[in-house]
Amino acid sequence: MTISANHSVEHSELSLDNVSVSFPIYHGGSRSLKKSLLFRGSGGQLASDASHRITVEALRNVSMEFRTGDRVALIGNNGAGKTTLLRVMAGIYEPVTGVVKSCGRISPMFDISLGIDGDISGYDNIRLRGLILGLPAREIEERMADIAEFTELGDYLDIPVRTYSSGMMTRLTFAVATCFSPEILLMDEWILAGDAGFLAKAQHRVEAFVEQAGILVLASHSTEICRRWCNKAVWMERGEVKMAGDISAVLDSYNGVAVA
Ligand SMILES: Nc1ncnc2c1ncn2[C@@H]1O[C@H](COP(=O)(O)OP(=O)(O)OP(=O)(O)O)[C@@H](O)[C@H]1O
Repeated sequence: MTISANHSVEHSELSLDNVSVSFPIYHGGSRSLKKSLLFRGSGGQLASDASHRITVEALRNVSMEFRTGDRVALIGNNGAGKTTLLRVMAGIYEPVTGVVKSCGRISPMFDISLGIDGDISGYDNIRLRGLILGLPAREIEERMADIAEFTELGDYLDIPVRTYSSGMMTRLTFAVATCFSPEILLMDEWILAGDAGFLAKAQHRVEAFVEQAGILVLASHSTEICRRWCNKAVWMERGEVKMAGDISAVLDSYNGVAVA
């Protein structure tokens, strides 16, 4: 089904049932690697697979369920599993066990280069994004002028994006990622921490974009950002769900632990 960017979504769902993700560490038999990984307090747990390779268990038996209207903050220390969780929700990682189900178009917005092809022009990247999301070519072209204007990249939009500076890349990525609003928006806080001038201009766009999304999942280290954008939270610790529920309750517990 194709839904236009301005269409607000009636019903979206995202659920994870008993999901585990682990990464094999090649040459992981080395004692020094084992030792250094074992001393990392907050990251995934170490285990070994059937071939006796060391693996990092980035997510273990994670279950959660979200519906339209849920604005979910993913919080937790470095290495707690937040990015892995976003990636598994986006279908970038296959869970080793468990099931991820979704109803609604998913837009990942947590990796600056995700969905951007360096060898094609800015314009073609915008077109590609729209086509991947299933929008008709006519609708993409109709929105092109507005998107191009927003990037302020002018003639640069005609040349391959690998020639862009990092600031220009941010503008293009931001414009591409927010040009067609998704039903399920998976986001990292980078988008909310761009350069100040651009962010002021981008603020409205982000707000409208987030509002139109049925479900938002936002990984963030900032209590302020979480409170501002979210109504629920999931606190991850060492690949597991430590606490989930109302944003205030979870943040209070998390901050209580962080300052204790
Ligand atoms: N590609 C990978 N290969 C091996 N281990 C990985 C890989 N990606 C993540 N991990 C491990 O999985 C665990 C969870 O990492 P993840 O990036 O999901 O944490 P995070 O909560 O997003 O951390 P941060 O807040 O620092 O971004 C960590 O122990 C990490 O080292």
